Amino acid sequence: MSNFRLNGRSKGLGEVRLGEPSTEMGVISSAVIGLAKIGMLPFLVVLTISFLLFRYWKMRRTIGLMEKIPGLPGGLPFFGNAIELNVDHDEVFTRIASTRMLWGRKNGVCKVWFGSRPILCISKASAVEVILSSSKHIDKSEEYKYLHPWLGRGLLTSSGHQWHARRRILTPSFHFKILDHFVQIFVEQSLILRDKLSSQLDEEAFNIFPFITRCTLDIICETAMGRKVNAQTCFDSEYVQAVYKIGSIIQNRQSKIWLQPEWAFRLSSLHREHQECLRILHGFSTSVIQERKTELSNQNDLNLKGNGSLAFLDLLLEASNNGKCLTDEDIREEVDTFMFEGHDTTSAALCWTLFLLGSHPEIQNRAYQELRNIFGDDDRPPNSKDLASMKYLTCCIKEALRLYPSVPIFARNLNEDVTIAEYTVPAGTTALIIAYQLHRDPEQFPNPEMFDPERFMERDPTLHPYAYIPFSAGPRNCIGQKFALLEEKVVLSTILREYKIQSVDRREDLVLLGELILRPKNELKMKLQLRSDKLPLDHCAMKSLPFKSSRINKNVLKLSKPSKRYGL
Ligand code: HEM
Repeated sequence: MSNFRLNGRSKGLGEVRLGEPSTEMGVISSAVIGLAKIGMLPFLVVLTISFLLFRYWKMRRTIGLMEKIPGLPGGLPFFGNAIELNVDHDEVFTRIASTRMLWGRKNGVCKVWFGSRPILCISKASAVEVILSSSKHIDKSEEYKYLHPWLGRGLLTSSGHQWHARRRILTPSFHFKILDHFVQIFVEQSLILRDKLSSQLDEEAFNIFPFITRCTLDIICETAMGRKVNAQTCFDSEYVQAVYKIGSIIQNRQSKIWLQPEWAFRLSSLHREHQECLRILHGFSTSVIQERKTELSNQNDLNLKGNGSLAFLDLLLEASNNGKCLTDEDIREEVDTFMFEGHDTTSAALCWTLFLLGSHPEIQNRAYQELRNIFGDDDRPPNSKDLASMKYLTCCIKEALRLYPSVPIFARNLNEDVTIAEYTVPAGTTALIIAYQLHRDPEQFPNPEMFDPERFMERDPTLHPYAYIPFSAGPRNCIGQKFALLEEKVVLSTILREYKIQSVDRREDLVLLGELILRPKNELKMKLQLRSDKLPLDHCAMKSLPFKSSRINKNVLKLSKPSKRYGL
């Protein structure tokens, strides 16, 4: 998942209060004053200048090669484009995307200097292919290191041989036969969500994001660890709060230059909160692993079909071969990685799909018609066959991921020189793949801003294989993509079968934040109506019908207790 953030004058993320920058700056300035008093300052100045000149001398080849690539002008020695990119938190993403659009149009690449680090922004399928198809450029960039304290060297953050070994062990856990076992969990949690959403029927408009995020968090906890955290019903779970908080701290660290050096971070008040989150998160996953190990040692083997308690954790324990292939700590890292990578991404994807469906009633209606044709008047939950039949809904999900990829930017560290178009990009450069921009290439997607699920109905032989990459591509693509698509279909179909949704905000009015995931700066407001007037079964499934409005029927609401209707 993208962890790339550029330095900006961020205003923080709301929930987590930052340690005042003045605290850290105060410590630094008292140290400098102390040194000045004992006459060390001139010495330090000479030392710093010598160090910078030495660095410049070492980088002369890189600078020479990068000079040939078009890019953001105005860079200063050692500061790079820090001044041009030092914009407000909510403008950083737009600034990067527009930089890419303004420079290097022909080949779809342009350069930016991030301090003394060269960055190559890429948004052309042919250039993306060079990086993502290669088995050499699989190492993640600097920005991922802030995830290490929580995720260790799990699949997302590891590199080289360790990544290869882990990927080989983990791939079978995402086999479609295994994923089928998770559908029941998706259904149960979707029904809780449907119930929770019913409280919003009378509301003028409400923010859909927190509802969906709590649902995806419940789903990932149960599928990854086999434990319920009840985020949807019990908001103050210590574990859930810690997941939110640590994500926020990591984002703050990535976006604030003074929090990036380890020593400075340790001096800030955020560090204490960060350590407290780690204590809770690691404590929880470690105890779940120990409990599960004890349970399993009392059974002879894993019972995949038996009691419904199957989780990724069980599969990892089996793959661990009693600690020979994976230690307990390795397992914890992977479980934590799934927790991190598996809920925010899916939540954003679901919210954006709902938003687009709510803005295009005719497309929503067509998706609903498809569901009517699959389920008729039957209120049964979806099974694997039903999910496979949701062709049009799948196209809606794919098209939403094109316009709003949950991971809008991801980054690789180039371990060796690479040739892109007519340029030699030097080793040590960060390749920044801007999926958000790539997905808007008019040569690949005519009329790119239009929400048109039809694009994905037929396989387009002219589409470049690297033109559409919401799950990344090549050897380091998303291991959870099938899981995510199944989950999305269950959640969306449950909502659409019950409610007619309407988006309140206009697309052009939304301010996008390209943080760890792509989200709107403000709320994503929606209105719901109960589908009390179910449309007649239409055998011409794919025919558009006009969007009909319906009155809210409160009596139907009373009868629609999900647990009874679905026998749960
Ligand atoms: C719509 C939902 C999702 C989207 C859009 C998405 C997207 C991505 C992307 C773009 C990457 C590459 C990130 C990078 O190179 O930095 C990635 C990697 C990864 N994703 Fe997902 N993801 C989603 C859901 C999930 C889920 C549900 C899981 C787990 C259950 C998951 C697990 C992972 C892991 C472990 C990696 C690292 C793979 C590796 O490096 O080998 N993802 N995802």
